[in-house]
Amino acid sequence: MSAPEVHVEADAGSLARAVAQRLVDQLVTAQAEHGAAGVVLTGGGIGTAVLREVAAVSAGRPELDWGRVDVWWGDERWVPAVDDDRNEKGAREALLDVVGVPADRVHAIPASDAGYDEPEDAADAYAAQLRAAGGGALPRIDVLLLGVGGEGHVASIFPHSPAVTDERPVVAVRDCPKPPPTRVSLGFGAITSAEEVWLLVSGEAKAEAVARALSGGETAATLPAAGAVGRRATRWLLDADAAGQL
Ligand SMILES: O=C(O)[C@H](O)[C@@H](O)[C@H](O)[C@H](O)COP(=O)(O)O
Repeated sequence: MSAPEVHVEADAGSLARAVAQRLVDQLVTAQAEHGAAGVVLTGGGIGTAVLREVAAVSAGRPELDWGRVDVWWGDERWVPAVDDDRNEKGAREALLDVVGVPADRVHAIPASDAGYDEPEDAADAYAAQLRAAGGGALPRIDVLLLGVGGEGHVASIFPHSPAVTDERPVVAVRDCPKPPPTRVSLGFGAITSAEEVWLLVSGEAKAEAVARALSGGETAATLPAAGAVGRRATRWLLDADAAGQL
């Protein structure tokens, strides 16, 4: 487990650009060291803004081979594939279809119309997909991106919800306070297996959650963002408003 590092940019735009540069660098390094790179994407405003910037940055970085990047998701909304609420849809429009990530490298969490009756079945299927990619264990994830909610949720793990103690790598989540209410999410076992966890946070509404998460006084159950740590690095990438109570 790694101690958190904090990096602050002036505003949301410069944060998205800085994260995009850093992510492209990291994926290039991972490909040089391991042949392929693995990244977990997040939904949410700043997460999607980062993906748009990654598309722009990567246009000038031909050494990043998108044919050797495995793309996973930290969470997904249990809605049909064409629904605008799908994190996959936003990521495809912002980045994946722009840079042309091959279909067999894009590992989307199943949509509600993908053939699974319940989100629990989709969660089990996604866990099986992860294990297959990792040869029985979880695959190597170089960078796992997370947004943070004002009450401290990450992915679709909300404070005091059953997901905070669920040891399965992927869980179904019901009755989420943030709509839509039904989701599929990585659990902490999968999140903390990543080499690096990057928490992307923008805006004053998140400042208290950021300060509490970094205070050392919270647990994953009370403030899930406090439990989101990477093996090698945990980076809090903030704009000035989100860092306002540090
Ligand atoms: O799909 C989702 O809803 C998320 O993955 C969620 O965890 C999100 O990242 C945060 O709620 C932050 O979202 P914002 O940046 O839009 O506030």
